[in-house]
Amino acid sequence: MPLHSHSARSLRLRRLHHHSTAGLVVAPVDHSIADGPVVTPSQPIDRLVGQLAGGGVDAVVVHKGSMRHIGPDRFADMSLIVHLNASTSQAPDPDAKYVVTAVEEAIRLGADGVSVHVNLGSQQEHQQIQDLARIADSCDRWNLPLMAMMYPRGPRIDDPRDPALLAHAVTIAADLGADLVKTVYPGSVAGMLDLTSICPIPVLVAGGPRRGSETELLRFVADALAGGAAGVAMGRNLFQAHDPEQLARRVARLVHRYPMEQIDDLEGGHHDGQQTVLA
Ligand SMILES: O=C(CO)COP(=O)(O)O
Ligand SMILES: N[C@@H](CC=O)C(=O)O
Repeated sequence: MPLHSHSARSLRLRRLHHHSTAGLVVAPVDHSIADGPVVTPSQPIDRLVGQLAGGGVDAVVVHKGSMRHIGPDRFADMSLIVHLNASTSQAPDPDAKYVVTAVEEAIRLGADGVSVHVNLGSQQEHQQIQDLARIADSCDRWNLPLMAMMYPRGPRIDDPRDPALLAHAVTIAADLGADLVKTVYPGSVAGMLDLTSICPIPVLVAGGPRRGSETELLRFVADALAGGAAGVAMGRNLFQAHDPEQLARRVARLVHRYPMEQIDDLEGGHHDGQQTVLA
């Protein structure tokens, strides 16, 4: 009787957790196609990815071409997730995602996983959901972890943090075969607990637009974790920070060592079990 029975996929999923099984810190920098450069003249992509790795990030999400400009050493202790679909903010419908990279291309690049973005409620959500399903099948055949980025976005979506919409979004990801799902924080620990309690796969929370302060960002992360989040998928708050490595280190410490000793890291804060309270 073998000591452990596991698939290559479960092995690769476990390897995404470089620093702790308590939680996952993913740093997406796939915004480059949607919104334009995530880099500056003083911070080319290789340096940015190096800073994220140095700060203890477990995985970065990039588009395939970025890999031509990132040195392999950056991935000595950090995983590579290749993002497979895209749209741009200049499009008539910026929510209309389309596949730009095949799973096999990602594998040729040495990807440890792939990701797909789906806008639930968008005009052509049927295409995005079909793409997610087809990519999930391909990941199943290649034993490659799949992260679904699920956002309620579209002409009839009034509240993208609506708990029912978020529950619907994560259910689509799980039921079509994603291994991880990243979505919007519902706005409260209770809402996060409701979401993670019905989702059979780990839920990561998107960082969203930049927060007012590091303390506010860490409070947000602590609340998401208190709600059962399996970690964060944080892009803009990290790569737009003055010192991405330093901030990534603080976020990673919180996620990787949650729940106990890390709460005290919030300046003067404490955790009452419901919300992180800053004195
Ligand atoms: O996963 C994400 C983008 O692909 C989340 O990015 P932000 O943290 O910038 O919202
Ligand atoms: N995941 C997004 C980019 C960041 O939000 C996309 O696919 O465009």
